[in-house]
Amino acid sequence: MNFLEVSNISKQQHGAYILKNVSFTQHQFQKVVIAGETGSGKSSLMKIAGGMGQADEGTVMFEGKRVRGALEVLIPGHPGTAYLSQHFELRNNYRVEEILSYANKLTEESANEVYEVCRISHLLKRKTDQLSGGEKQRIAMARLLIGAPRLFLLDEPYSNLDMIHKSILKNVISDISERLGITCMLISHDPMDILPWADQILVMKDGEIVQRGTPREIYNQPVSEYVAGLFGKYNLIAPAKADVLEGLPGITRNGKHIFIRPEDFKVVRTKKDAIPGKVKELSFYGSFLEAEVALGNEIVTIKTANAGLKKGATVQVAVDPEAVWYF
Ligand SMILES: Nc1ncnc2c1ncn2[C@@H]1O[C@H](COP(=O)(O)OP(=O)(O)OP(=O)(O)O)[C@@H](O)[C@H]1O
Repeated sequence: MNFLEVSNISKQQHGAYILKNVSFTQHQFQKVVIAGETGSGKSSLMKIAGGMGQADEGTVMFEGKRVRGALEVLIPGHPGTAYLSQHFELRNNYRVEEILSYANKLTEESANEVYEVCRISHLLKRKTDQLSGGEKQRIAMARLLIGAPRLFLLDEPYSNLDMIHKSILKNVISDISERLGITCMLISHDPMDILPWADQILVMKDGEIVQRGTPREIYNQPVSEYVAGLFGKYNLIAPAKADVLEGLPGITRNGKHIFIRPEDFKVVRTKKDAIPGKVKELSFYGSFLEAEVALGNEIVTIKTANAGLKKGATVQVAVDPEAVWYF
């Protein structure tokens, strides 16, 4: 029995498919991310998985039982799951502890652990209109977690947070899995939030899952330019232009596009197994430089920590053959 099993889900709105025959499974404690461009169907899929939405076709099984859709029940949402919307609301003019006490299904000790995990123990006496956006979000999370879900669905939890609150929330989400033992699934656009956290990524486009895999598979072996672009910068050399890489070992000319991430090109000292390139542009990003380098008449992006790089200089460029991918 799978923890969560989503099978052949389809849904239409105004005659157009927003989800088309989507299937996936999630094991208990597996961290799953749904990624994809705006409007690709991420929220619709997540809501259906938690019983907060209604599919036209297909089934969702959670812990071996069918999850009923939002239109089949009085109060939408499967009791074993909790869905944190992007547009969560907290009632105004209540103390945080009052709001939490209504939802609590836990012992006092366990509830206190949830408040600690959510970094809100110091906010319990405050009124809900005396909180920052990030604090409100963590209280909304705590309110769902004290309902004792086994699966927590987080819809774009990192949007609209500054670096400091994002970093607090990352620790909170990590503790929700590790200290509270709750399985999490989240939606995010940002590769920096997705790649270090996920065990499994589902990439959506136009209502379908176009690729699924581990962060390494999705980042290094994307099936298309769309997937490549969602997870960071990349170089894509068309088959007709593959000549510009002549002289680099390990490049296969197989009629496919050659895909190389900027950090997989190396600026090296030796001419052995390298080709010359001219630095056209340099951008400083703090911990690294990004160079636009002309290899013949093709410009490639190279990410390097080499602080000695100068605009206009000719450099030797190598590539890690293991990192080259084709599609
Ligand atoms: N209630 C609705 N009525 C009509 N169309 C809807 C409804 N909900 C979603 N859609 C449409 O379904 C498609 C998928 O929407 P969804 O919110 O699932 O995408 P998303 O990938 O989560 O987008 P975003 O990243 O912008 O939140 C979009 O084209 C959206 O306009």
